[in-house]
Amino acid sequence: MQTANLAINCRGVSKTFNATTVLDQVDFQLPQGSLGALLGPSGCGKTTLLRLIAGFETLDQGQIWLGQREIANSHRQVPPEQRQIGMVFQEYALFPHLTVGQNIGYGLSRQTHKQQRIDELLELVGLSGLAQRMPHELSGGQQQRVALARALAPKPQLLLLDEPFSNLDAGLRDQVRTATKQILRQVGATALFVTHDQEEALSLADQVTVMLGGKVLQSATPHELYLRPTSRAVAEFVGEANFLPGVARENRVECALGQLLLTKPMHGPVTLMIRPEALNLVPDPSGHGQIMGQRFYGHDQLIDLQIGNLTIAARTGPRLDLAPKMQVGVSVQGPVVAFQAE
Ligand SMILES: Nc1ncnc2c1ncn2[C@@H]1O[C@H](COP(=O)(O)OP(=O)(O)OP(=O)(O)O)[C@@H](O)[C@H]1O
Repeated sequence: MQTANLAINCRGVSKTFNATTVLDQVDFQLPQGSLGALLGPSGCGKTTLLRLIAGFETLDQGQIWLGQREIANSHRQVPPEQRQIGMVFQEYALFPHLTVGQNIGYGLSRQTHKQQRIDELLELVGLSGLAQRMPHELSGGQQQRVALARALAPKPQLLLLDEPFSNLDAGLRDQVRTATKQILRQVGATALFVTHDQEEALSLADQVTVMLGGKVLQSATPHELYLRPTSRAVAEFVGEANFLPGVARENRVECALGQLLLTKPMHGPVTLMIRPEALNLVPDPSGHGQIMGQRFYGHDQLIDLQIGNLTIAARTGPRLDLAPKMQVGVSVQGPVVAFQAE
């Protein structure tokens, strides 16, 4: 693997707490300048991996490099304060007795241009004029920006964010996420954040890494991960998916929906993964699908379809006028992903 442009490179990283393996031979890489997400259900080990990279935990096996510098192996750990890593915590961890400006300047040594740097950061995060405020006088979104500015102030090589948006209410969250991404892009930062929210991971990150049971299942762009998951577990965790049996021959597969194209050649019994929005429905009295249920959301609608003895979900636009018991023709848009049947 080309390692020259990697900001983080974890090789065979394992961690055990009280005889429980929390990280099992994890390989993880993040390119310079990109925004990575560690995504997985509660307890899968994502926070532990973040804490190992930060240096708050020691690893049992493996190595971690930050750029070309090895920062941790099973014998030697560079202390957290020498890693040049910035950190944004879930609860922001602002110093309550320091002003906004003092919080942002906290990690800056007594350098001559300290005030200038604080002003730059205040401007960057859109808080110019609030330098004298105390943290409790700020909204949640503003506190998050102060935490971000404080972490970026010393120009870290890498920024780690632990569930950075989970303390914000739903209305504000999307706005703060977008603003955070813009700020990170503007300064060309490399950042890695932990989340269990798939929408957050897909909409924000350049690279999403799905973890389950202490292992990395797949690391890819959001697009690749959603359209070409390499395992059923990833397909199930990221988005909604239908799974149906089929028999593959080269690039084609025979299934209840007819003959479909595969994303890669396969042979024998397979399990097909079809996203609900990849199904195209057309009202047709001789169609082989029947509408069993319908949930209308306005921007789209979710349809339960019966095809033979198979029940599958389809997502269509709001304009298609469908009703329960109606017969529909069903086709699939684009090639489908198949997994070798278990
Ligand atoms: N210091 C510790 N001592 C003992 N067990 C720990 C410690 N830190 C984490 N664990 C355990 O390791 C497992 C993974 O925890 P981790 O926090 O990495 O998961 P996570 O994927 O980030 O989950 P969450 O989203 O709930 O934070 C959990 O079972 C947790 O209880």
